[in-house]
Amino acid sequence: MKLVIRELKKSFDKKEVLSGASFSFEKGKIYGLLGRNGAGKTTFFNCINEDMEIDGGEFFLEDEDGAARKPAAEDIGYVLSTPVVPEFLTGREFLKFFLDINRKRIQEVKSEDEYFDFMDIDSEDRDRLLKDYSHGMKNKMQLLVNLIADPAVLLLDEPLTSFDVVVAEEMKQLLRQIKKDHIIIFSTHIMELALDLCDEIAVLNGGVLEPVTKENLSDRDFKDKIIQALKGEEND
Ligand SMILES: Nc1ncnc2c1ncn2[C@@H]1O[C@H](COP(=O)(O)OP(=O)(O)OP(=O)(O)O)[C@@H](O)[C@H]1O
Repeated sequence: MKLVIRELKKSFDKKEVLSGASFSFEKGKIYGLLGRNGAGKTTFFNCINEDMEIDGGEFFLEDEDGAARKPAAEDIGYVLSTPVVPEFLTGREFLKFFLDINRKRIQEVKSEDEYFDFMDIDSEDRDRLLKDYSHGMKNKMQLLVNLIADPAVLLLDEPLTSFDVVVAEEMKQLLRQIKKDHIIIFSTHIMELALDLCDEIAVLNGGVLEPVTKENLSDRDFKDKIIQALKGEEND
């Protein structure tokens, strides 16, 4: 399966953020979405998740036979950089509610404590209100429900930045494990993370998406090539 983006456009008043972005994201790969501050990475995710109307272009899922369809809500999982969770529920209540309403589409429902164990959320925190969770813990809950829902496309907006080094390493492992069945697009400002985790890099600059391929380059030269693309300089 592929997520195909064609000539995507989005402006806010007179500011054109996406000016005809095209790209093809394939299943089985982790894509690093890199762009400078304000380049439009979150806007791009918001458009794909249909939180925002697009001004032009299209995007669709294409299966192995070339059949295309519009992504349904359950095809897309979106982990926001600033986690949004129902603060008035406890971690357990939130997880239980999520499992209840999605029971039909979850292949193999496990116990709540198994999920908490998997995300390394301490027993004493499981029945606390989400409003008292740290930023990283809220992010873990958001990532957890998205992993349970198992969508074809996972959009991850700076998800690992708030995790401590141990959890971040575990999450990287986990993303590598699940990538064969998913299209994963991962935005980050951390170059080392992009180089370490991502199979391909897409740079968003000037409203368009540009692939940066490693080919036979050394890590140092690849990094320089990405920085050139981020600055909008021509590669030679
Ligand atoms: N809802 C909105 N209304 C008006 N302008 C917006 C809106 N959302 C984003 N923008 C503008 O669009 C541009 C791109 O913002 P966006 O948040 O997508 O960038 P980003 O690449 O995610 O940035 P960063 O790396 O700093 O998080 C910015 O100039 C921003 O001010």
